[in-house]
Amino acid sequence: MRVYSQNMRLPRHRDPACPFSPPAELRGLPAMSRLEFADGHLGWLATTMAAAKVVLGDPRFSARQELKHVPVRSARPGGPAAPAPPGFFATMDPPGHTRYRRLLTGRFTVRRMRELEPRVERIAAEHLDAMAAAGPPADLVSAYALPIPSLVICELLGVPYDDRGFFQDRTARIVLPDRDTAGAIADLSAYLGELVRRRRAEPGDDLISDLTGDLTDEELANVAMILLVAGHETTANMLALGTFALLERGVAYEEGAVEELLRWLSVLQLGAPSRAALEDVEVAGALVRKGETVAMSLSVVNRDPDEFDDPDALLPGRPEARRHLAFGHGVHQCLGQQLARIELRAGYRALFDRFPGLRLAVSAAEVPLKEGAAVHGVERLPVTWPT
Ligand code: HEM
Repeated sequence: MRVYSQNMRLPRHRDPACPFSPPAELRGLPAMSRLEFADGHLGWLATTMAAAKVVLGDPRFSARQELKHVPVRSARPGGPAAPAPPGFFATMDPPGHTRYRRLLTGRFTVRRMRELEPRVERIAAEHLDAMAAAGPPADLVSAYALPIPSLVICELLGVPYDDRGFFQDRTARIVLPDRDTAGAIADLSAYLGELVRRRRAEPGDDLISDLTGDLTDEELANVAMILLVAGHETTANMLALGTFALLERGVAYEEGAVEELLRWLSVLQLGAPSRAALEDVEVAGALVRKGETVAMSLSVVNRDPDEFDDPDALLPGRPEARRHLAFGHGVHQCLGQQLARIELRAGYRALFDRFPGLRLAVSAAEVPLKEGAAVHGVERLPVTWPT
């Protein structure tokens, strides 16, 4: 049994020389390395696909937030987290977690999500029309990448058309740095509570109305909030960062590119997902003691040379790309992955069809990256096209 003592302190998320790649100090580490967390806890970092799958797939590891230490200093200042409130299933373990997943899974099937595809295409087309009408240059983040997932979530949750402006403004504030994030979350939480009460009185053809028979108002508002937070920032960042990557590398978009972009970009930064050991567990030859937290860097895991040939190359259409863990693994594997795939496919396709000559309006080094955010991305993406 080996226990590594590669004490590392808050490693960088990405390589300063390449905004898409994990930092050099996280490459070539043992499958399980010791990692000092923000609160001094000596936990673990899983860096291979095999180790990550054990941690995410074994019920002896818990997703409960009150048991986990946080590796990144900015993520949660001091003190243990409170247990998840009713409905916050992403940080619950089975059987509580299972109950919510069962209720929601039917709403997120491939078939259901395909039904949303024409609506995603319509939303994308409307925003491209507006970009074309305004003329180049444009900021792809505010003009395209942020509004698409926000409006798609509106469709899913049944947010009335008249409220979209408010909803989009607050969801954008959650994503963009230097905005009043706490205020935006409080506004959205109050809004979702009210929406749930309205849907209970007047049901519509939407997810909230579907679940009023099974969940309390508080549970429903929290479920809606999770869907919003989990589904918006990730997809918006993938749309903008993926476009940046294709333009910067001079790689043409093709249908198979989505899985490879998910793998290559792995937008969740070091620390997510993470799990706490409920008992001693051996992972890839390392003994994780009860109470210790294992964090992972999906960015490193998805460049595992044992899984992917030439892992640092962006090769759209490579068949093994779909083995990536960008959506996690095990019981918490991303509930919205089919929706995300549809948004990304429709979003990139419509963008490159409309503007085949799309290019960066500034040099790649001038594109501002999100520093210290839990989800990697660009703050702005100035683009231009021939008119
Ligand atoms: C490219 C976009 C996305 C990425 C990279 C992504 C990634 C992930 C990952 C890695 C997890 C697992 C977390 C863990 O194991 O602790 C997860 C869970 C989750 N995702 Fe996504 N996600 C994306 C889009 C979406 C969308 C569009 C939705 C919904 C509208 C969504 C809803 C969720 C929910 C509800 C969970 C928690 C599932 C559970 O705990 O059972 N995600 N996502």
